[in-house]
Amino acid sequence: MSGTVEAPPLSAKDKNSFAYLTIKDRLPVILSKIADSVYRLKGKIKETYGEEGTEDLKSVAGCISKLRNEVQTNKPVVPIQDGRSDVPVWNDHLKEIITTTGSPPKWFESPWLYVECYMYRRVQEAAELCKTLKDFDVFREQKEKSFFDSQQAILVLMEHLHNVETEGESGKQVDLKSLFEKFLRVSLWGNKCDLSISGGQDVAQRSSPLDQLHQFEPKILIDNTKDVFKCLQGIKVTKGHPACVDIILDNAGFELVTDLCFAEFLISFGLASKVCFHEKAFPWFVSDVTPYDFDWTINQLCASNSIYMSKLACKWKQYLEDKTWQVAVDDFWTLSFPFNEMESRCPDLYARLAKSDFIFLKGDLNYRKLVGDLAWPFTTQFTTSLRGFQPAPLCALRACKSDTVTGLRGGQADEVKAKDDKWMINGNWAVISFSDKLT
Ligand SMILES: O=P(O)(O)OC[C@H]1O[C@](O)(CO)[C@@H](O)[C@@H]1O
Ligand SMILES: [Mn+2]
Repeated sequence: MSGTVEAPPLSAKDKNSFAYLTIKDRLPVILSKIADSVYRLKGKIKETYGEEGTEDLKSVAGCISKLRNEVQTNKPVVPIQDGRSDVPVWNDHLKEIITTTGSPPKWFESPWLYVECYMYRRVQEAAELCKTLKDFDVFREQKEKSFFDSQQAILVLMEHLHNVETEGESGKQVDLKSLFEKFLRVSLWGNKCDLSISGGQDVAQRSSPLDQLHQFEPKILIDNTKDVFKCLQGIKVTKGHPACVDIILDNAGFELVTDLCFAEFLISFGLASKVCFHEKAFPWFVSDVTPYDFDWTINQLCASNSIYMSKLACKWKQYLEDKTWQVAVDDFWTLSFPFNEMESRCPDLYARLAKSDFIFLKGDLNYRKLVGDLAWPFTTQFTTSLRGFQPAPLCALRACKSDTVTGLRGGQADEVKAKDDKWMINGNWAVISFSDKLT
């Protein structure tokens, strides 16, 4: 199935596309913000690293402004030049593309997925080339701000989770299915809060995430919640223990807290026995979770004045210690490949995921990679658009922020377009798309 060419890749070639807008406007803004934040940190870096730090900062700023110029003038992509372990993969892939197409990719002409991922890798190259700032996260300030600005929503959510658990423990009958539905939706809508779509504008969650659920309900275009729930319960029956679940994380800040709460719910209500969170190896698409962000978030929650937050977060630390929860990082998540190439390009990760009982994939970029970032007819079956990627039963939880989607009913796209012209890209519409093992 993976051999058939089903649809063309999204690309800035199409001037009416979101890809075009992204490369023309959004990416340059993101790069300018990086330069701003680098300058803001000048004093601090000088204090910590001295002259060497100042030199490194200048070099980062120089690389970023060069990159911005390359994007805006549609320059050909060049090899990565730092010492990270993924350099051969990036550079061999570039050679592969040149062999197939005859020339290196260009920003406004090549597949959007490739050039956008490449941009974030080049941002990392700027840090990698430094002596003192190798671990510098140019997006950290923004991520931490979005976490702090979402405090009220985090408190409401964690207090609710705490109360639900207390009720469960007291022996009171709980409606497991509707609770599952609720925490799944909170995690789904958590994906509205990414910093990349807004070019780093404020995306904190300020309202109660629970009160909003009802209002958001009609915005779920595909809702496979029942199948997901049934599948998780079925695993418990066939395996004799609750599922081992993998969550491919997306953004830090409020979204990460919603994912942690969802995982906590799965464990404490016996729908999962283990959860493995997959993180990005380096700063990615502005707000994605790195290992540092993950630990930082749990430490912040643990140190909170709220008893609900600190109690739950300290329990999570315990989960991490006793391996009920695990974290994993793989370079594959910060490469540009669609997921149907995982098995051949990164067999170890594929084999690892094939041992999972259930995989949740968060967010827009993971969705784009799932469906190959192709301009599919909207009514294409979701499973078809996976093009053979099915290490385990999986579910995509994604607020729509790019112009690709599959699995819609006939006529549904027109209906929603009539209500909201920007439905594919504004993050106000979402999908809960499930696919079981291919038969
Ligand atoms: O954090 P998410 O949900 O993957 O979204 C990332 C953003 O990056 C893009 O994939 C490309 O800019 C958008 O479509 C989306 O706004
Ligand atoms: Mn993201």
